[in-house]
Amino acid sequence: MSFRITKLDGIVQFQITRPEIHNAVNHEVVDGFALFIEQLAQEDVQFGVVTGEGDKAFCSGGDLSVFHSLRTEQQALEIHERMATLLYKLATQPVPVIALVNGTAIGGGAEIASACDYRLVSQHARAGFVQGTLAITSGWGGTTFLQLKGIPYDKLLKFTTEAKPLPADELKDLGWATSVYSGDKWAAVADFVKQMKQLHPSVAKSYKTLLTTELRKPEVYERVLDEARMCAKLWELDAHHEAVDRFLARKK
Ligand SMILES: C[C@@H](C(=O)O)C(=O)SCCNC(=O)CCNC(=O)[C@H](O)C(C)(C)COP(=O)(O)OP(=O)(O)OC[C@H]1O[C@@H](n2cnc3c(N)ncnc32)[C@H](O)[C@@H]1OP(=O)(O)O
Repeated sequence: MSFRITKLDGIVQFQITRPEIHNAVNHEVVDGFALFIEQLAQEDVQFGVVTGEGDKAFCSGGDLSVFHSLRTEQQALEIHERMATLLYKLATQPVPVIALVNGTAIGGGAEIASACDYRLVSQHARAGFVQGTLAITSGWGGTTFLQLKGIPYDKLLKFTTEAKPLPADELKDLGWATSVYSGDKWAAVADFVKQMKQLHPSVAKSYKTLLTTELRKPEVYERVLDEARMCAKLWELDAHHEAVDRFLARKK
């Protein structure tokens, strides 16, 4: 199984369990993500947490060995639209979700974290929209989420266009990391939610609903789909396939 969902004391945790491949997203992880979002709707759920197994990686984005079989714009669009729609649902449903960025978060992994409400980032983690190194853009809505969550325009343009993972302190300066932790990751979550957990769950859900009013507008979902389409267009080009070939060849 490529993921694990557990529920404990009002917190639903979604963990990608592919540490040997830096928790890259395959089709099973996508299905797991859909299940996780369904589970957030249970009455007694107060928070969600997304993380990756192990201490090296949060998620390294799409599994290039799997998704490399998608050659055309239309084939790529299917997976991008599915993930973009799931992340849009995650961002707009009422339960606050914490990205527990326990290690590297790049490509689609950084997009998943960007769709969450909070990003608790390990001191040793790096995160970035590295899609540009593969001659594509973000395709799961991540850039749209970050702009609508208030990352300044010029900083966001540089962050996405440079395609370079940043260390935790720079992620904090950018406004991407909510806070930076060291030590045990679950202790960091417990500490982060401590005050909020003492209140009735409807408080956090109501504030999130209020603060996502703009995000829930139909034109924002349309823009997220535009981001998926933009990536799918570039995906089809030789420059992308050649870059992925180089990455996969590097493995041997
Ligand atoms: C869909 C799209 C989107 O945003 O819309 C995307 O996500 S594009 C995907 C964007 N993601 C990427 O470009 C990530 C590519 N991965 C990397 O740059 C690197 O692997 C790092 C994640 C920085 C880790 O480097 P490090 O030197 O520590 O380890 P490593 O490269 O030996 O990785 C360990 C093993 O995991 C594999 N591996 C890591 N990330 C992978 C990925 N995303 N897809 C497929 N395989 C991957 C490596 O090939 C290697 O396999 P072996 O042990 O067999 O040699």
